[in-house]
Amino acid sequence: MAVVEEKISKSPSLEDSKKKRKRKRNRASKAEHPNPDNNNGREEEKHEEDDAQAREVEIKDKKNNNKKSKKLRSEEDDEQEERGNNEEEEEEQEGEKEEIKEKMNIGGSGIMSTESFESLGLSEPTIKAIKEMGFQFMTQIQARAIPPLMVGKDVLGAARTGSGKTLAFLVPAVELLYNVRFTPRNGTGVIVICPTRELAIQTHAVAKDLLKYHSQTLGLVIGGSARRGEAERIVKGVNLLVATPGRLLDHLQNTKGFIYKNLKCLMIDEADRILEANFEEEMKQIIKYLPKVNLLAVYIVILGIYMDYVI
Ligand SMILES: Nc1ncnc2c1ncn2[C@@H]1O[C@H](COP(=O)(O)OP(=O)(O)OP(=O)(O)O)[C@@H](O)[C@H]1O
Repeated sequence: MAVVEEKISKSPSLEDSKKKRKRKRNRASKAEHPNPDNNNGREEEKHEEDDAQAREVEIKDKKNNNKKSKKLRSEEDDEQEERGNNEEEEEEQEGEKEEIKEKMNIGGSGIMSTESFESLGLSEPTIKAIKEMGFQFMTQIQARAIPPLMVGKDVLGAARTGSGKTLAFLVPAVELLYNVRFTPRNGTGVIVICPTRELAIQTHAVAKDLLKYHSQTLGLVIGGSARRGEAERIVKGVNLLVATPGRLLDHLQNTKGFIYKNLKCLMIDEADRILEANFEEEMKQIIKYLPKVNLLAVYIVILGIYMDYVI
């Protein structure tokens, strides 16, 4: 750009000095070889006219060149601004890419996998709900646990807290209910047991989102909430039941009309905490009540472990 500016500012003065030198040479030669019928006065006038014209041209040229250089400078400023904006956008995009890469740091401390939910061949209502939840790629525990559960294999999953275990068992659970066309009349097809009320409430909320476009029914039974209301819902037919151990056992023992003979799948979330919380006896009794399920998913939480795994 400096070159362009230089060319523009130098070109008029080069031409002017040429013109001036030519005029000087003419004057000198005329002085040396005076014309016999020379009219000195007219020549001088002409030179003065020429000079005035040259000055006018010079001013015009300067103005034009100023305009040109201003235009060029503003075009250049625009280009620079555009380049600056593009650079900012590129930097932003790079930052976003880095963030995704960081999150997807497989084998490192990242929890994401490169497998998408789309690749699982899930039902339309499930995939629609997952998209609405804003998820595209699975976490590592999801990528490892969902495919075997979908083909009916039992799974023991171990993962850190916050690694996406909830969907790792809810997605296969919902798909199972959908594929066997569970209706309220069939009673309960999947039970998810959680060690605490809070965890059960959270799990129920995720299940609600996941079942948004399905016709299958959902229920929650937890210690401390109205037992009678829960029993009424159970009797109406809850296909996917989220429960804490004590209250579940209570309903198994006391709620008439609780259909659990069609149970297909039992999910135990944070099994290690269930045992820690002295639910061992309740769990033994629950297992006695329930029919032998085709599918069992047990999840345990391992703190401080760097790799999530499924056995
Ligand atoms: N595939 C995914 N992509 C992005 N975020 C996800 C994905 N799956 C789950 N999450 C989000 O990650 C967070 C943790 O998920 P979740 O609660 O299932 O983990 P968790 O292992 O059960 O944790 P906790 O032990 O605390 O219950 C949630 O906010 C959830 O919405």
